[in-house]
Amino acid sequence: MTHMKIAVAGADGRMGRMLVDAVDAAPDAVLAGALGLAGTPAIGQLLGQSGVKIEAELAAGLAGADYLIDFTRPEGTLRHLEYCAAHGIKLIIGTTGFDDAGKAAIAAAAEKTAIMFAPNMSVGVNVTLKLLELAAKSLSEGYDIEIIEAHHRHKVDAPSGTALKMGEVIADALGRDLKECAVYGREGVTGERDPSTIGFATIRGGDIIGDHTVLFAGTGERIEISHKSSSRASYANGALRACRFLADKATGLYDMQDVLSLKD
Ligand SMILES: NC(=O)C1=CN([C@@H]2O[C@H](COP(=O)(O)OP(=O)(O)OC[C@H]3O[C@@H](n4cnc5c(N)ncnc54)[C@H](OP(=O)(O)O)[C@@H]3O)[C@@H](O)[C@H]2O)C=CC1
Ligand SMILES: O=C(O)C1=N[C@H](C(=O)O)C[C@H](O)C1
Repeated sequence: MTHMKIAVAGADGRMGRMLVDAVDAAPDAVLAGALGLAGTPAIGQLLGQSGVKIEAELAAGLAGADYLIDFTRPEGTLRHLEYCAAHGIKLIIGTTGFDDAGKAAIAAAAEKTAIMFAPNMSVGVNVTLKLLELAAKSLSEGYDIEIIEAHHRHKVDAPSGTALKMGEVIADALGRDLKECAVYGREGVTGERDPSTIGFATIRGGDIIGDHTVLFAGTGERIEISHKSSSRASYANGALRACRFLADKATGLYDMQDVLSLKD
C-alpha cells in the first residue's frame, strides 16, 4: 500500500499533537514532517513513531511531504500556503480567523495546488450545517436567529470560524448577506430586535472543546440545533479524510461538504 506522506504544522499545538497521533494511527499515512514556530521550545522535539523532528524552516519540515495539515494562525498558514503552492504540496487548512484578503490568497493558491479549507472538520458539524440550511428555509418568517458558541479559555478568535460558517449557511438559505445582517454582541439600550438580523454570542472558559447552538426563536416555541465536541479527535479524523479526498486532485479549492459528499 502507498502511504500518504503527511506533515503537520503547529505540531506542538492542541490540534497539532492530536493530528500527529491520528497520522501515526492511520494505516495509510506516515508522518513525513513537522513544523513549529521559530524560537519556541518545540523546535527540535521528536514526534510520532518515526521520530520526526519539529523544524522551523519550511524546506526542512516539508522536504518529504506530499500533504501539509495546518491548524495554526492565519499569518502562519499564509506563509505555509505560498510554499505549498510553489512546491505542489496539498494543503488541509483548519486554521480560523482569516480576513477577506487571507481567504482570497487561499483561493488563488488553489489554482496551483489542491486545498481543503474548512473551519470545522468534524462530520457532526458538517451534517449540522445541512440541518441548518433546511431549518432556515423552513423557518424563514417569524423566527429570530441567534448563534451561541462556547470554547476554551485559550481560543484567540471570536466568533468561532464554525459559528461564522453557520451564519453564512443560514444567511445564504434566506437570501441575506451575513456581512449586512450579523450582530456581534449587544450592550446598553439596543432597541428592539431587528428581525432581519442574525445574532452571535460568544462564551470563553475552561477546557470547553467547542459547542455551537443555533436558536430559532418564534412565537410560542423555539427550536435549538446544537453540536457539542467532546474530543479533538473528530477534527483530526476529518483532516485525514480530507487528505484521502485530495489524493487524486492536483489543484482546486474544496471544503468538508465536498469531502463528505454533502453538496446538492
Ligand atoms: N477546522 C477545525 O476543525 C478546527 C480548527 N481549529 C483552529 O485551529 C487553529 C489552532 O488551534 P489550536 O490547536 O487549539 O491552537 P494552539 O495555539 O494550541 O496551536 C497553534 C499552533 O500553531 C503554532 N503557531 C502560532 N502562530 C504561528 C505562526 N505564525 N506560524 C506558524 N505556527 C504558528 C503554535 O506555536 P506556539 O505554541 O509555539 O505559539 C502552535 O503550535 C485555530 O485557528 C483554531 O480555531 C481548531 C480545532 C478544529
Ligand atoms: O479553536 C478551537 O478550539 C476550535 N476552532 C474552530 C472554530 O473556530 O470554529 C473549530 C472548533 O470549534 C474548535
